[in-house]
Amino acid sequence: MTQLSAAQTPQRKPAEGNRALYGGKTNRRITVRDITTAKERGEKWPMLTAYDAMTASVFDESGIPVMLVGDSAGNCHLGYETTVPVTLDEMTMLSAAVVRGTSRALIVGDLPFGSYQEGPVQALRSATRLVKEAGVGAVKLEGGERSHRQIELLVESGIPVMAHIGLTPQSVNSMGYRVQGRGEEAAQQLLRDAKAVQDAGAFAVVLELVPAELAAEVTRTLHIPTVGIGAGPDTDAQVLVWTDMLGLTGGRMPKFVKQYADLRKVMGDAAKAYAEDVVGGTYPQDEHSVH
Ligand SMILES: Nc1nc(=O)c2c([nH]1)NC[C@@H]1CN(c3ccc(C(=O)N[C@@H](CCC(=O)O)C(=O)O)cc3)CN21
Ligand SMILES: CC(C)C(=O)C(=O)O
Ligand SMILES: [Mg+2]
Repeated sequence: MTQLSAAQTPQRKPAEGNRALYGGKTNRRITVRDITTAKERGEKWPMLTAYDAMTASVFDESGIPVMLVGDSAGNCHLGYETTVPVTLDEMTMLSAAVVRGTSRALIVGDLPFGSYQEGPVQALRSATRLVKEAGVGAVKLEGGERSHRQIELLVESGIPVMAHIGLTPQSVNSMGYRVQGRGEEAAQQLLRDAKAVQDAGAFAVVLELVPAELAAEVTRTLHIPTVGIGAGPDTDAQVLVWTDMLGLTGGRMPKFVKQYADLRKVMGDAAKAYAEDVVGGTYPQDEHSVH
């Protein structure tokens, strides 16, 4: 890993009044340009996944500036084991719902496995569907150096691209769900991947499950914003899967998840209370009835 140079580290402490994305007053939809200028201002920002219009509208009203229609919909919304089986048709339908449910957030649509690996032309055809049929403002795809030609053609064609390096879950069958970038050689590869996606024209890059020190170095090295998930506190932005952070997913959570609510318990308790009322004959009451 190249030497960390604290002297060159820009101060990235967002002050009050330096909150154009979260807490900003704009009623128009946030653009890719708003995102890139946030790094220049040293403003950190939150991203959440969303898979449906209702949930997306809650986050939009809460001021979440960027939403990712992640292919994590595969395991978090559609009942698959992994993200691998998710189709472009499914991503198009879910992305369209999230766009309809929001008015302010920038919506990023995840390109699913198999929709861009054949090459730049397939990537453009797939991304065009998400832009034209769903109305997303940007797309995301996995891979660093290996995806740079795809990123170049999309950007040339006017489609903003968020890249995604480190752990790339669509490659689970070859790489597993392991921390990436550990050790000198792997760290150098991650830095090459980060520079490759920036050079190809990506407006931002997700860093998934990489050591915090390496993510900090990538963040200092790039001029585009880094979006961390399991990448420590020093990335320009953070992303979490919404069902994880609200405690709905169930099962064992990755170490990087912070649970901000226990929706699984809230919803389960409510369902049981309703069932008890129906079985016990205490719902509906007269106030719920028409005469
Ligand atoms: N519910 C959910 N949350 C996610 O964050 C997520 C998905 N699904 N699906 C797509 C990818 C897959 N992701 C994953 C999947 C597994 C681990 C995991 O098992 N992590 C271990 C670390 C393993 C190691 O130390 O090498 C952990 O405990 O964090 C992490 C991210 C992140 N994404
Ligand atoms: C975890 C994020 C970055 C993602 O790609 C997804 O939710 O699909
Ligand atoms: Mg994804």
